[in-house]
Amino acid sequence: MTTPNAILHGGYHHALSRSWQSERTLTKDMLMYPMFITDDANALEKIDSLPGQHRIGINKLKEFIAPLVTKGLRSVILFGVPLKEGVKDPTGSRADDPEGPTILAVNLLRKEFPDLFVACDVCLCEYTSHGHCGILRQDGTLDNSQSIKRIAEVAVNYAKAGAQCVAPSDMMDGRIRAIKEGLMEAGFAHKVMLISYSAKFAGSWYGPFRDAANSAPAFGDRRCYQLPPNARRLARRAIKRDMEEGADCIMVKPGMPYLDIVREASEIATDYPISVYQVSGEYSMLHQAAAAGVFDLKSIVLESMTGFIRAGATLILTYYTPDLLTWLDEDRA
Ligand SMILES: NCC(=O)CCC(=O)O
Ligand SMILES: [Zn+2]
Ligand SMILES: [Zn+2]
Repeated sequence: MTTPNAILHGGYHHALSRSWQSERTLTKDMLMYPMFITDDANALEKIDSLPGQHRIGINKLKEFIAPLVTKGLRSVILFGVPLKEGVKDPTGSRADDPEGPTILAVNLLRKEFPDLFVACDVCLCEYTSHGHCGILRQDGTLDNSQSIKRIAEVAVNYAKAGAQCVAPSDMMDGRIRAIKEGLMEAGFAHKVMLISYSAKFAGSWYGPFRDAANSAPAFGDRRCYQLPPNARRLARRAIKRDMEEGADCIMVKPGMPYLDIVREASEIATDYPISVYQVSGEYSMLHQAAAAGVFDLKSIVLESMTGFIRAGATLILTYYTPDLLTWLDEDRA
């Protein structure tokens, strides 16, 4: 015989009582839109591997983003994509070029959209000739101390250009401390948020991004600096380390296959905002499967967002942001 406390259905029979079962629900404020800014000023170029996403030139940025801001877009994260010949070199010296795509975009967005929160991804891989995320030694291994020095410099220059947030994705050791100290010395630490991609796992989920950002490594892979996919304990150590080094927010990436790590991060970094990056492979997979009739795109994307929030995320980076701004205005029965 069923005991009284075994009856759960009564608590979620109605749409409103179902809503009371969640700790939090998705709002537009929780979304950060990753955007690719190219050095071809007039480009508005479709990215084949990321259907619906574009590489955007500086001259097209304002008209591209204005309707999204009208729909409630609150924040973006910028990836510079140099496509011109001769920009890439072994040390990624053009990452913080004042005339490069990232800094020009920060300037423009801050001026034209004062209420938009502008974050910059900080990494060298888009700007290095070898495509790795740091500076290499002669033998092809990473020179960690040179790398973090350079990465901190780039982050500070993005902050000086007006970025309200810098998010290093390179996975070098000690980068959070180096950047935080750089921001302190430059007088920006009090107004620039430092999001650490603390638990960034190596693997196949970034495939479409590398095509979009033209940042595939010329040789080798990133397994010596990004985390091994099976490394739950290493992720815990990286999260704790980055908290100690001065991160303001902890990120987990990719998202859907690493929800356990999102939960873990929210339990380790209880007093921090927790962000999750639904990466390019996740975006494309859902898109293609929906196009093939496997499920309805809106339902599956909203369900994936619910999963992130349930796991403990407070900030979600997703290429679905423009769609979600529309969907959140529609009925959510
Ligand atoms: N730093 C950004 C990435 O490494 C990739 C993100 C994606 O695949 O969407
Ligand atoms: Zn990188
Ligand atoms: Zn990266």
